[in-house]
Amino acid sequence: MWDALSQWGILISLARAWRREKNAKLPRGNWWLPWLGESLDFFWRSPDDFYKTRFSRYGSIFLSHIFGSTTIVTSTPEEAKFILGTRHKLFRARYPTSIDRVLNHPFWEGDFHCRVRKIVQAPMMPEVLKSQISKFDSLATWTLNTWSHGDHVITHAETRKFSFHVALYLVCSLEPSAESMKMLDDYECVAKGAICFPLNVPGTGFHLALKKSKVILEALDNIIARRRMERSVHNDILSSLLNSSDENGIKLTTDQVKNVLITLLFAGHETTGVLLVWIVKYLTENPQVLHLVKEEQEIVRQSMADDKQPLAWANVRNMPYTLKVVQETLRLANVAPFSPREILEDVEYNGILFPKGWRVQVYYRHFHLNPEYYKEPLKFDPSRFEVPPKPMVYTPFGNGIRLCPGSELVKLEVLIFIHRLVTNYSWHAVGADKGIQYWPTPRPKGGYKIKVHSHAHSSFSQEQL
Ligand code: HEM
Repeated sequence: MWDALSQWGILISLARAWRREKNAKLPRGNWWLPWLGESLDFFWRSPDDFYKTRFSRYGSIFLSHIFGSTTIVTSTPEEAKFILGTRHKLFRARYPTSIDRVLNHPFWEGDFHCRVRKIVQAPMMPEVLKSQISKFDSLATWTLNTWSHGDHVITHAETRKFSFHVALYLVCSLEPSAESMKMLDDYECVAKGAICFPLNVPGTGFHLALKKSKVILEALDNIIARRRMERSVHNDILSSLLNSSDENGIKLTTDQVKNVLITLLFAGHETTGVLLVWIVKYLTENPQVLHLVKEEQEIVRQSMADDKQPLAWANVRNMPYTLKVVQETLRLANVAPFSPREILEDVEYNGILFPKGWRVQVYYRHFHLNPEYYKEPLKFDPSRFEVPPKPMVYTPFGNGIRLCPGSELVKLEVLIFIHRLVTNYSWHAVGADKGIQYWPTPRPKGGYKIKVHSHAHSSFSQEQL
């Protein structure tokens, strides 16, 4: 009923828009189908097939009805610049209902967004991150030290454990514990139900995700309460949030702080954990690249006075080839393949009408895999980053006012993890390639199982945690 009304609302706004913008036209595509629209096709085939079919049928921009909304999918860097940059005020960040609800409305808006962004960004600037290297290194070692020679390991389970604890430390100075591992398990259910049909009845993934999201919010409540009672000073995002006040001296409420924390911990570990799985997979499948990475990391290891010491900033700066591996993986794997927006006013761009109330997706994956910008785009070739990519055609961290504040942190933690991994272990993949699991972030299905072999020398002591 509501859906039918909203379809009528859209038709009315469309008719108005047509009257005003006589020369602009809508992109081609299938958007008439009510309610489910093309969502079944989107979820049951694969998003890759879905997009590919439509780009070849309609060109670089098309119209669809997915995630419960009429959506324009754009795929050129020029459109990305227009939507995320120059005219960003005409578009509002808006995730599908399922993720919006399980993460308690993750997109911060207006003044609240500006205020929180400043707080969140500060500890993720390179000059501040420098002082955290030994901590991140100890977390990489803590993760890898549980691997024994000959073990079978599900890579994703390990990499998300690492990335979650890095985020947890940065956000609220918490060390690994039973409490943190429980929260990580709860986040797994949240992630599973984050992109799905939002049917809140027992037995659905969405229902479980909502339940677990509540559990996480309760745990965050306890963390905040403990922090308020403590006298010691912490230099982390939670303290900055609790101490910040606006120009009128008004502090953030506990609900606002919880809202920031639940999103930040999710954003801070989900994509990075998956990025690391792709890196391990691409290195396994490209032995010549792995060889160059090992060579570079061995030089770093030997340059350190003592194998048991944590890495320092100078060591991490000495990993240019490995950094290209990270950049190339971000391009090819596209762990955050699009940015979703809602159109706030009728807008015309390049003769195309973007009607108010509809959604738009800036689909980065299409230009990251476009032969016009990247020669042999499906080939894993870190050396392509010897020449910096043209502006706007490389945007794994988005663009504009919502550019990912965690991009420097990601590079740093991933380089540290790779160093400890390749200097302490060799591995090979176990079992056949099972393809890609697309939601909530594209990753190798099954988490990429490997068998590990440890090297003779060991990394620095876990007691330093
Ligand atoms: C491989 C790792 C990561 C990738 C590929 C990634 C990608 C992105 C992208 C594409 C956006 C823009 C979303 C949009 O425009 O709608 C974004 C936003 C964001 N990311 Fe990341 N991210 C990663 C890791 C992280 C980490 C480690 C953190 C924090 C610890 C983080 C925190 C955020 C936050 C808070 C936003 C929202 C910013 C805002 O609304 O102003 N991300 N990320």
